[in-house]
Amino acid sequence: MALSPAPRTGVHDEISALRRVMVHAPGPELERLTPDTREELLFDEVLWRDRAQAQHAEFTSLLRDEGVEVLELAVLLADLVAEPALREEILRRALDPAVLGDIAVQDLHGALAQLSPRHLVDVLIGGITVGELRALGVSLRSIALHGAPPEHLVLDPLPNHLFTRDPSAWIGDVVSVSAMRHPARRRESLHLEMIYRHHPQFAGEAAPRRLVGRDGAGAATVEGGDVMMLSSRVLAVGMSERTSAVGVERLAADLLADGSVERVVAIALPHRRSMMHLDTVTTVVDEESMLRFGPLEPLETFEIERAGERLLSRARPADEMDAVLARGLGVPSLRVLTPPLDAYAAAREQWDDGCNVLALAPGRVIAYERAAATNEYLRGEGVEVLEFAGDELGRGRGGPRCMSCPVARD
Ligand SMILES: NC(=O)NCCC[C@H](N)C(=O)O
Repeated sequence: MALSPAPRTGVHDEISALRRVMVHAPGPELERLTPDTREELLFDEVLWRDRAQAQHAEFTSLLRDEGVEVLELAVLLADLVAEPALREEILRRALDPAVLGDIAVQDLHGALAQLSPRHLVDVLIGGITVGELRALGVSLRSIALHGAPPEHLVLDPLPNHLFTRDPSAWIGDVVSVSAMRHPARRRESLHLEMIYRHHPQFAGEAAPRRLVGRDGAGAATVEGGDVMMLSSRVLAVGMSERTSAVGVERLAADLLADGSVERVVAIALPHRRSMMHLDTVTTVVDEESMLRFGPLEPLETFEIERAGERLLSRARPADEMDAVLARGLGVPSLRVLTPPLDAYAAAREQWDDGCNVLALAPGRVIAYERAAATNEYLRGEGVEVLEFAGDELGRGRGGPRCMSCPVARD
């Protein structure tokens, strides 16, 4: 891996100048989305690959034009699997006998161990079918795959890698590796964990101080779209369709134990697909302002702090939500930016990721162009909005914040 040394890393809030970001340009995995697979793969439609790739390229060129260094997840992963020991660890952990069966794991392992790094990454992210394995010369002995048709997916694709926000999140100089709620996304976290642990881009000065988070499908789930640095000392976490209360308590315990943050604010979101993560309904746009979905009811929050050896949680009634958020941001009062839309228009723009903006700097954000009314309103409020077409990408239900994992802000 002949790579230049990486700059210092860390994310201490949501808005300071964005320096480095990890993204994933969608690839062959999108072609596995069909009317029959899309729901389990957490997409609302089948996507047009070429258009999605072109729109993603527009997104990354906007970022580069702003001076942001863009790291491509698939490139980093290909560097890792070029190293035999790391390839072996990734295969061992990605090919789970409890999911695939022991004989299928043997069949797959033998075939995948031979592939070029780039081809292997295409398989790890794009999945592989019975027919494709046979084309590699594998004679399948798995009982679980006996009689399976050529199009049967032996290893599932990971089309949600597009949303790099979710499988990991930087909290200051700590990385939370997500325990994802749905099986369709669990292998994504393994890739991120391996990249942070082993890639030279995250070594030395650029290494996370530590990784927190857990593998597996227990009750303690946390996804990055729910994780929001209000300030360097206060973390907000949505308790959502994806992130559980148990997950928040465990994350808070980890972070508060060594003073990585002083307070964790848990926000009790409704459990709905349209607002699966905190960042689908609200995002921070400058030091004192949050863009917010208008019809969102005030929500109950919990402020978690450490008192000696114990964790202390204080429930705050819904009508105190803005005061709790203001305290987290460290400002006297919160400026809530809610586009003046009727209930229909507000719901439609929120569904199309209108509230999911990515801050490049205080008061300067990237948004999808189709959130036209929200963007116009933000401009009227003095926020600079850079737009790009994301209608094809948005069919996976994620916007610019979901498609980016900041790894360094000033
Ligand atoms: N932070 C986000 O809201 N990410 C969007 C994730 C969309 C993806 N299709 C999912 O359902 O997990």
